[in-house]
Amino acid sequence: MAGLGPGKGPGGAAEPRPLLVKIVMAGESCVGKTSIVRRYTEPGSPPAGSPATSYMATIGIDFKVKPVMFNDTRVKLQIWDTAGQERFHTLSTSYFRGAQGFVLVYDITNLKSFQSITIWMNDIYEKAGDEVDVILLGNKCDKESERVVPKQKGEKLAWEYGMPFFETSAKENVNIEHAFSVLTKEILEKIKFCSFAFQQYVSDELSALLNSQFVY
Ligand SMILES: Nc1nc2c(ncn2[C@@H]2O[C@H](COP(=O)(O)OP(=O)(O)OP(=O)(O)O)[C@@H](O)[C@H]2O)c(=O)[nH]1
Repeated sequence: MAGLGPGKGPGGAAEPRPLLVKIVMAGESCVGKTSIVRRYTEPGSPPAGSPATSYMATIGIDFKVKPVMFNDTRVKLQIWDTAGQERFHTLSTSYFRGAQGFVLVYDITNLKSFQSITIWMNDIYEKAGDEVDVILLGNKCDKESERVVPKQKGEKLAWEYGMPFFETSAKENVNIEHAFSVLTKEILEKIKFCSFAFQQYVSDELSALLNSQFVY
């Protein structure tokens, strides 16, 4: 992929490697996870739900890479698309470990997919810890006439978990780019804060050590 390895900047100086961020898609089968990833990483592909596309369940696991720039930081998003089918559940959740962010998806026309969000959240906490960044997406908002999950219910659930929420349409490209950009921003802020806290800790420890040397 062009421009992702260590290269030369405009002035000939070596550019730092892009920051690798692992994001995992989660949610029931058929809610639109693959379509959202394709919409985001392959903008030219036929839209989900159009006659040119037919549903093919994800078998096992797949990932796509999306390079993005964020406030002068080069970021390489590695987006893992898991299979929502029950028979792949153990395999899918085994990829949750080490993820920095999750895109948790339900389908606004499928009540069961919304009701299972709590179960998915438990899986996320169990495998990736409860400090991880998660965003909740109510997908297929273009199908308003078939809606069974009111928007307020999605907002309330997201509020209870303290996570951002968007209704999206992979078919009509509603809120997809925005959702990923909000998640990336949250992850980067956390990384920045952690590295600051670590530096602070090292510097405090170092000062304490130096001070103790001068006691004599
Ligand atoms: N109308 C509409 N259809 C969508 C949208 N997103 C996905 N679809 C359709 O919903 C079906 C399932 O989409 P997928 O993206 O394969 O769903 P998935 O969550 O990846 O499913 P699994 O791989 O089984 O976990 C396909 O027929 C898509 O074309 C959307 O925003 N609007």
